[in-house]
Amino acid sequence: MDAYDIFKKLSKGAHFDFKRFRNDAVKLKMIPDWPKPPLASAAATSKEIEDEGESKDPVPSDASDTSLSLGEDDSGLEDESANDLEGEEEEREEGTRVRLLGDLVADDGDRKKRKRKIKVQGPEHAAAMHREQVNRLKNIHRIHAWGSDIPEPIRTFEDLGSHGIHELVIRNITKMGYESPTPIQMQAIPLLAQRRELLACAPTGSGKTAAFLVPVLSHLKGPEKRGFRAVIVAPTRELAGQIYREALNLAEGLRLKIHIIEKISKAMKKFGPKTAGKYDLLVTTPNRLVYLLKQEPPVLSLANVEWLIVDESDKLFEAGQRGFRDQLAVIYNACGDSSKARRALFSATFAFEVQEWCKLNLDNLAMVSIGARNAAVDTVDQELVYVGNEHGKLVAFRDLVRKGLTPPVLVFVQSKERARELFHELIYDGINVDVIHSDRSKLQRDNVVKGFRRGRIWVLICTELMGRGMDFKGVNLVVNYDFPPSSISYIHRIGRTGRAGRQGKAITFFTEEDKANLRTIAQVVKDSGCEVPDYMLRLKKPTKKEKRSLERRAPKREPISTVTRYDKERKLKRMRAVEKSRAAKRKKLQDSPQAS
Ligand SMILES: Nc1ncnc2c1ncn2[C@@H]1O[C@H](COP(=O)(O)OP(=O)(O)OP(=O)(O)O)[C@@H](O)[C@H]1O
Repeated sequence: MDAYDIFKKLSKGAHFDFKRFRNDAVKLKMIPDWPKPPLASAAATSKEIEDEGESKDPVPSDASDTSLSLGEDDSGLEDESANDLEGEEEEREEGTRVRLLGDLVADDGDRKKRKRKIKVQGPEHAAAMHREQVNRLKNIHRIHAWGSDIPEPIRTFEDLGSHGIHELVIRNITKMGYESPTPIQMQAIPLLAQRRELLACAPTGSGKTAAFLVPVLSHLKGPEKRGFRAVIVAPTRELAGQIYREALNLAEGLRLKIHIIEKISKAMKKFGPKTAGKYDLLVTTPNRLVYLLKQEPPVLSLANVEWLIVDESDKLFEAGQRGFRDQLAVIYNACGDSSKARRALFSATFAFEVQEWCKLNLDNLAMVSIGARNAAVDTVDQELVYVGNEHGKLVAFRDLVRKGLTPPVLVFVQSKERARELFHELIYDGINVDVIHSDRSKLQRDNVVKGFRRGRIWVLICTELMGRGMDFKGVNLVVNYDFPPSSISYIHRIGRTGRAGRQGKAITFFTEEDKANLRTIAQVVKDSGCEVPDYMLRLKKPTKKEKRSLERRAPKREPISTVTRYDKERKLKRMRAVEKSRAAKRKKLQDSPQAS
């Protein structure tokens, strides 16, 4: 009998505080030992842990109309998660009673009886017990999986060996400081290790990148001369760069040739026919890859591709992203023998269209979802702030600065123009600020990302370009200076903070112009456990048409700056002069005979 069974029997009816007594729970093997601090999605489960044993319905918030229906009813696939737990609970209770009596009563006669009863229980009972443990694990981590023959989630990285994961990859995971798998890694890695096609959704900052890199790198094993065998597609070059770096870390020692397409001209030379196919894994944005594929003759071949991974998959299917979808089709068709190429799509948010596409195009599809669909990560303290008008935003932002911002801070605006405007406004305030958007050169973008990562830039103003996937360690605050165009965009933007189990804060400004989407986003905030005023939830629901039009075109706004450049420069000069004279006064005071 395991300690947990005894504990459960003895404490029947009592409430166990898993948050306070986490260490005891780990010792009793009621929950696995999580990295400290636990990752976002693990942290998100604390409420669940208290309700441990209860099956959770995976169909959650009404965060967005674009959300995917992953309920058993319409997925068309069987949910292999813990929803059959209740029936088994009774079965287990029965078995437990027999075993507890046997274990707790110590006289010889009873011991004989116990032996006999255990024998009677047989392998079926053991299998049921095991199934129940797996279900409990899935419930605790809110792992929902659909499809046939879903393998059990792994509990620790040591389990990876039995799933055929290369020992060097396991060693690299440890070297990177990852102690325990996150929920998406627990379930997605065994699935991909079995070469299953997959659609996966897990919260922002919950380790999806390693969830696909670990099995793919392990499968590639070592270098070959057959051209690319795996391709990872991401919507922005910044995100592709980030995935590329993580791939290099996880593949250390495997001698794999991992590439990223930076410049088309360089790629034309690098991947030409003379290179004898000495490359294994490619990370790229779709447009660069399609350009190379469409050359006559094509610059590179995907004929030997065994893995096609699409990160931020729902982005590729977003309204107005028809181009992306076509590009994906070109890549997909270039992947040669489709029985060989396995595909997996990952994102923090689901879209119905993606699910439909997967059901139609993928073979023996498995779907995994961690926690509620289209929900904001609950490690972020979220606030919606009414600022009246555009001028009010500047006042509110300066107020935040005056009260003291803890960098690094990300500030989202709706367009490049507004990013430029806000930058010119704040730079004269003497804030250590920079800006990134698609009109800046590649070199400028790279330098800004580096500067922000290294702490040289404290406040980074950005557009939607930085909204998805970017993993800047320790972002303390996200400010939505302009209201996000949809709840999906909101979830990704605020997901730049509160990553990997850390705490974060998000402040979202809104004005009258933003009323249409306010209710939807307020609901997301509320669902993740933060407070919102009741009136917001009672606002009229936007129609689908309104939502779609907001996603396509952000509301027109007054320019951010009302002061001319000339006036700003004068103000800056004045500030510098005042600072200089203050410094001079201080020096004079220090040098005076009284001071010594
Ligand atoms: N098992 C683990 N233990 C600890 N940290 C981890 C683990 N797996 C990944 N991480 C770290 O968690 C952070 C977030 O991971 P990642 O960028 O893969 O998140 P994501 O789920 O792809 O997020 P997004 O949806 O925003 O793209 C990274 O800094 C990564 O190094």
